[in-house]
Amino acid sequence: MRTRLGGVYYLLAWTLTWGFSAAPTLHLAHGLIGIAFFALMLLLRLLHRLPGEQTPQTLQRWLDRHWALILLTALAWGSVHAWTLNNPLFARSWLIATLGTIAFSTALAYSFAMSRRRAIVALLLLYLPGLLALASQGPAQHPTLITLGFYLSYLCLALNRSHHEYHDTLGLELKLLAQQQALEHLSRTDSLTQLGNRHQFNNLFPAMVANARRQQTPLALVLLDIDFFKRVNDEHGHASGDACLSAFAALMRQVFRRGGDALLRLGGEEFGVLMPDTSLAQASLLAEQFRQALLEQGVEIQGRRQPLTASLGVGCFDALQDDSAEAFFRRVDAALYLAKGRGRNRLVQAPACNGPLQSSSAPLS
Ligand SMILES: Nc1nc2c(ncn2[C@@H]2O[C@H](COP(=O)(O)OP(=O)(O)OP(=O)(O)O)[C@@H](O)[C@H]2O)c(=O)[nH]1
Repeated sequence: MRTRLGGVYYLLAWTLTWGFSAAPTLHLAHGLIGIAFFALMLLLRLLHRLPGEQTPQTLQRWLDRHWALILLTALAWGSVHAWTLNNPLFARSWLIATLGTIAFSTALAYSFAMSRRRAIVALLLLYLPGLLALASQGPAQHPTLITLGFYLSYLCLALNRSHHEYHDTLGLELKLLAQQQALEHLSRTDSLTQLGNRHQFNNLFPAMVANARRQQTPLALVLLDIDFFKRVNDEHGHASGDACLSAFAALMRQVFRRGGDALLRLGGEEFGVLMPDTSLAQASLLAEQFRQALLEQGVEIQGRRQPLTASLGVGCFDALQDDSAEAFFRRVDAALYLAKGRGRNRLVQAPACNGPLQSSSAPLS
């Protein structure tokens, strides 16, 4: 916004410089051309909005065009300043033009230091024509020339400092952003298995249920609970229990591979998979594949294959019977409970509306 409104001051400075010259009407054409030019630059800056689709390439192109406008305006003002210094009719108002040059170059040194090279070019375009005009006018203008020269050297130092401050602040902000993202990732992730954690489930589940209800698309939930996990801990130790949980999660990643699926550790040895756009039949097929794979492969503990099984409950959101996300969860959890009760190492489908519970310890057909 600041860089867009900068154009107003160029327009104003030229209007004053021309308006307070000895005979503005004598230079009517120059005056009007100047006003039209700076008004056009102002308009172009105002209309030059950030691109809708912001990729590094589109943003770079936007920045290049914006700098082109800034450099063109700086060159125009530098030329105007030099012209007024060389024109006796502007003797009354050349101070306005000189103050304009000082003000514009100061603003530039402090506000556009992100790109040091371009800002220095803009500074020189603003400043040098006036200095050259003063130098050509002989010793009478030397005091002003020397003072403006000193000020230019100060501006170069200030620009350099602003450039470093800008990049230090940017670096700090990027570091903070990366830390914030890392913290967010940590807060959503189970540190042992690197699956989503309960907190992530609590965020995702109601949102996915609401979406399934609104869009009338299927949403499947698979709950998985390792059988007799306590024994693994008791027989092989807690560290082996942890390794077993990690291996279980790795197998889940192999079977539930679709990008949209959310794989989660809900706590202890209980896991869940949220599968948007997936029917009960599709989810049951995959869940059964997982049960089979676990039964056949077991898990590797201390370099040895150990048998391991899991009980699974699977269900699909049904707007008619699930009046809330909790109700849907309870229905699938009840299916998992049944799978445990019926002897473990099996999958139980939470029935669709009033349908019978289906149980399997063999692949579902
Ligand atoms: N190693 C390890 N063990 C855990 C972790 N979280 C929970 N447990 C253990 O998981 C075991 C769960 O035991 P139970 O709830 O009796 O379940 P189970 O032995 O799997 O029996 P069923 O589920 O009925 O088949 C307990 O011994 C917990 O200490 C963990 O992060 N690491």
